[in-house]
Parts: sequence; structure tokens; C-alpha cells
Amino acid sequence: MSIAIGRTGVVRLVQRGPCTLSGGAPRPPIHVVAGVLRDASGRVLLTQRTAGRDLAGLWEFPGGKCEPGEAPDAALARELREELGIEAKVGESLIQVPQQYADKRLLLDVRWIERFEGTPRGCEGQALEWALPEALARFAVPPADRPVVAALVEPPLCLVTPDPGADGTQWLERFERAMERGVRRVVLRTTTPDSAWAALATEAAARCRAFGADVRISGDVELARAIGIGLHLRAAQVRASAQRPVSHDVALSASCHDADELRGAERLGCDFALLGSVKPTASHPGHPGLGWARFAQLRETASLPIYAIGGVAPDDLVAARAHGAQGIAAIRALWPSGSAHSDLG
Ligand SMILES: Nc1nc2c([nH]c(=O)n2[C@@H]2O[C@H](COP(=O)(O)OP(=O)(O)OP(=O)(O)O)[C@@H](O)[C@H]2O)c(=O)[nH]1
Ligand SMILES: [Mg+2]
Repeated sequence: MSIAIGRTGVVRLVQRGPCTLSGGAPRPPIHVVAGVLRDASGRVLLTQRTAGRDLAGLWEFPGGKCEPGEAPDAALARELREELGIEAKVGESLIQVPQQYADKRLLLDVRWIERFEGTPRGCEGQALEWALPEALARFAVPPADRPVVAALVEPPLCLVTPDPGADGTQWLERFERAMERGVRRVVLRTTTPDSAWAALATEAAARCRAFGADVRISGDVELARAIGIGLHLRAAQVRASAQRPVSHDVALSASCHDADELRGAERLGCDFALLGSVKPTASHPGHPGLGWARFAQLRETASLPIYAIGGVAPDDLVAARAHGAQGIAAIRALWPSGSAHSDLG
């Protein structure tokens, strides 16, 4: 595996095989803790890796390796003292990203910094930049940091729509209610694509625009073009696509089940993937689900943001983030029931 800087400034992994010891056992990950420091105007601190170190020149969240026996909170407070000259109160976890590099496996454990004393400065000669979250995408970052940046700025929930059935009006009402309850990313999907679906999807896309939500259509390049929204590829389409099916100014994402498909999604320049099924689901009887440990292993091989899908609900968000997921994607768990008072929960 080698590392290449892509068009978007994100550094991408070029995978040539699993990162293993000569005997074939995976190397244990290096536990790296990093902190998200914010200033009064909500800007986030990035620091630039200095010349002569791995990933030199790239921008990262300040932090470093846990020493043997050292607790992660203490390690992060020590790193921030050494690197920035501040005393920091380490807070909750943002995301834990397992990531394979050419020469090592990493667990990038990112914590919010609740508060700090002192003014951060580059004690090791590193450059510092405070950037608004929406500007973070402009920085060239290591592969493990791409899911971290996404966790800071992109929606944690992704609704995949259920079939509209016979009552399109009711479907649209429920769709709007999902938006009202905070869904800000949608994959419009049906198993019965027809002209009624095209009309409904057009309506749903207009609702998304009104709510400022990101929206893509599953599987149908022509319909995506006609409505003027992003495209979401089915896993079989990822496998069948030699090149990106839409131009770079059209948002592209994909559904994946394994490492090959994740690599395919990354190769096509998808900005996120859905990976599952994580848990057993009623729609796939007899399929045990990947489980969180396998989800994290697959997450390691790619650097794009990945939502967990399949039997998961908003209750699973903490587990999802602890296994490197951007969040959870769901049909049922994000689709409001008939009662106007029931919650997404
Ligand atoms: N601190 C930090 N390290 C990161 C990030 N992303 C990422 O891939 N890494 C990788 O994590 C590894 C450990 O980080 P580090 O080099 O800061 O470790 P350290 O502060 O203990 O420094 P040292 O080993 O040079 O003494 C490096 O390989 C680095 O490239 C990030 O956002 N922050
Ligand atoms: Mg460091």
C-alpha cells in the first residue's frame, strides 16, 4: 500500500495487500490520541506535520501516541502540553478511526477538548491554523483524518427511503416529518422505479433543498441528472463501474458489503459509503450481520466516511463512532411511523 495525494487534497491509500506480519497475523494497532480544540468563534485547530516525519506537510489534529501503560486522556493532555504548550481538559470521544497505512495500523482516537489554559503555539516548530469546520475540507490531511473531518461537519444520520407503495402523499408526509426530526442526508430508493416514483423523488428532493439536506437517488443516473441531485450507487454498480458515472461536480456515494466494494467506491471518488448489514435484519433472514468488529476491520482498509447500515438505529450512534463509522444509515429506524407523536428514537 502507498499513499497518494488526490485532487481534493485528501491523501488516499493505494492498497496493495493486507498489512500483516510475515506470519500473516495483523499487526496490533498503534493507539494515537488527538484532540479537537475550538476557539470562541467555533474554529478548529489543525497543525502541520513537520519535515522529516511520516506524512510531512499534511495537516492533522494535535496529539500523538499513547506510551505503554498510559491512559488515553493522560496521553493526550501530555501531547498537547509538549506540542502546543497548553493545559487541556480532555472531553468525550468524537470518533475512533481504525486505519491501515503502508507500514502500520493505527487507531486514531479523537477526543473533544472541553477547555484549555494558555495560547496554543507550535512548540516543535509546526505551523498552526484555526479553521471553521466547513473550511476543513480544503486542508490536505492523512487518510485517517478524512473520517474525522466528516464526523465534524457531515450528518450522523442517513435515511434510506422505504418503497412508497400505493399512497405517495402519505409517503411524502412521512418524508417531510423525518426532515423535521433532524434527518439531513437522504438516499432516495425504491424497488419499483416508475414515473410515479420519478415525480415523488422530485418532490422529495425539493423538500430536502428546503431543509438544507443532502440528497442522492439510488441506482438511476438518468433520474439523478433529470432532478439535478447526487447519485448513490448500488453495490453491483460499484463493481461494474470502470470509471465515475457522473462528473465530479455531481455528488456520488455507494452501498458496499466488503473491502473490494469499499475500494471500488473510493476509486470512483465517492464521498461516503454505506456498509452492512451490520446486524441481522428482517429483510435478510439467515444473514448474521457483519458485527461491529468486522465493520471496524473493513473500515481500516478505506479512508472515506462510512455509515453503518442494517438493523441499526440512532441508539447505535455511540457504538458506530467507536468503530470508525460516520454514523448510521437506516430505512425503518429513521422513517416516522403513522403516529405524528412517535419519535425517531
Ligand atoms: N497526532 C496525530 N497523528 C495522526 C493524525 N492522523 C494520522 O494519521 N496520524 C498518525 O499517527 C501517528 C502518530 O502521531 P505522532 O507522530 O503525532 O506521534 P507523536 O506525537 O507521539 O510523535 P513522535 O512519534 O514523532 O514522537 C503518525 O504516524 C501520524 O501520521 C492526527 O490527526 N493527529
Ligand atoms: Mg504528535
